[in-house]
Amino acid sequence: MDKLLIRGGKPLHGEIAISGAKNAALPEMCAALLTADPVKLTNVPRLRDVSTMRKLLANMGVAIELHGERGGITFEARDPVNPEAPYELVKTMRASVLALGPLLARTGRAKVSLPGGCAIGARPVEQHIKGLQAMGAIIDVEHGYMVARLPEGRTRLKGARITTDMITVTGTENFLMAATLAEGTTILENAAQEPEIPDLAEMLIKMGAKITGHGTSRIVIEGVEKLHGCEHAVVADRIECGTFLCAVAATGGDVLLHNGRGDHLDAVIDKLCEAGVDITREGDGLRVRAAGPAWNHLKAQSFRTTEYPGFPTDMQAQFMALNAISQGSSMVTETIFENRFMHVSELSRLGANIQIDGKNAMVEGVDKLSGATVMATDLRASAGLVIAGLVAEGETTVDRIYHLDRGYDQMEVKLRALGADIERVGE
Ligand SMILES: CC(=O)N[C@H]1[C@@H](OP(=O)(O)OP(=O)(O)OC[C@H]2O[C@@H](n3ccc(=O)[nH]c3=O)[C@H](O)[C@@H]2O)O[C@H](CO)[C@@H](O)[C@@H]1O
Ligand SMILES: C=C(OP(=O)(O)O)C(=O)O
Repeated sequence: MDKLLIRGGKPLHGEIAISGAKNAALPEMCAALLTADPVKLTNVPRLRDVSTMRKLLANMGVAIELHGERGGITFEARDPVNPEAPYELVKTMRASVLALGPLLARTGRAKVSLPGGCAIGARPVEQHIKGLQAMGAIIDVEHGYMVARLPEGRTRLKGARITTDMITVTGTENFLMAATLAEGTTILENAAQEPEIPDLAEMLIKMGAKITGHGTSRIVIEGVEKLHGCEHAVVADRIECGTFLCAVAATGGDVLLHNGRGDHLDAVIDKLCEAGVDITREGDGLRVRAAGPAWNHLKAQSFRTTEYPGFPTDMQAQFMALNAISQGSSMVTETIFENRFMHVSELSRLGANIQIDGKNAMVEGVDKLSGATVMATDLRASAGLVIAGLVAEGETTVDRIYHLDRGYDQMEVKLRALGADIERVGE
């Protein structure tokens, strides 16, 4: 199992490129199931989740060709598509549930393993099931699988008005993809507005789908009989960008993040600027400057995670690591996932002063962390621990970085290019 060894205390300087977004690439790979034509994605990040999704699609019979240039991958889902997502693959990546909508729309059948919970929460998928049932699917949960089909005599899902009980990102994506090939109009109320959703919608429109309202809470989809192939560049990863902004804020330095989309990160950038970090648009990205380690000059910021355009839950751990070494106290409130404070006990092992009370974490800034061995528990917790390790005195070992590899494209290579003393070691 790989680990990261970090010798903290180095400021970050230079420039790197932000990769394509995991949370856009995964649904967009599934969208290739909606047509028998070739679909080419570019700017696909090199991630473990992308490899898992490739395996999942290959298992369905999708032909996949890697181009090597600019993260290009072509998918060709020729008939017959095997509409099954087995537990062995789904258990390592919850986003496998994104195959459910496209499989049903394309083949009228799907057998997708229930994803189950993960370290950050129970993460049920009953809204996905409820919405697809409203579109005419018959879905039974049997032996840990969602087994879905269309009623006798029907060949297409039917348009429906779907209002989910809560805002769900992958739920919205499942309905959006399913509705493109449904008969009639689908209206998604209470739709998620995360930038990965309009990016997926733009791709589907290139494939011939009729969609309006994407990027708002009401999306309208006019179903069409057939979709065709397209080429689409995956939008830049706002969470990777935010993670590097926090890393530079923590260590101090001056870094240009090519492809960084400040317009997708307003809530995080506002907090960083209030803390005292200097962030400006430059060329095709963002420049971030911070004068020395956070404890010298940054003011801790309270925040509350909410759906987009609010503060993203996927940035909570990284910003908490920054608060832990900024001046003053702050309160971090997690409203999306019920168990997303697993990094707190590990940050405490490095010397952070954080108390949890239900959904709130009270952070008292300290002016020093000291390196230790810590264990990554989930993807963004790992990123928070890396940020803490970059400023901690001495050596920090971050164990179980397979979590990090799920969602960061060569993070340690990019950090090393910026001057960090970080290396990957295997066992
Ligand atoms: C691959 C992907 O894009 N993952 C993102 C997606 O996850 P994901 O789409 O799984 O997260 P959701 O937006 O669905 O979850 C939001 C909340 O709704 C709950 N819920 C959701 C669906 C459902 O049927 N029932 C239910 O109770 C969840 O448990 C959670 O508490 O959005 C999350 C919230 O921004 C991000 O942290 C993840 O990075
Ligand atoms: C929680 C996350 O992802 P996933 O939904 O793929 O688990 C994340 O990206 O932080």
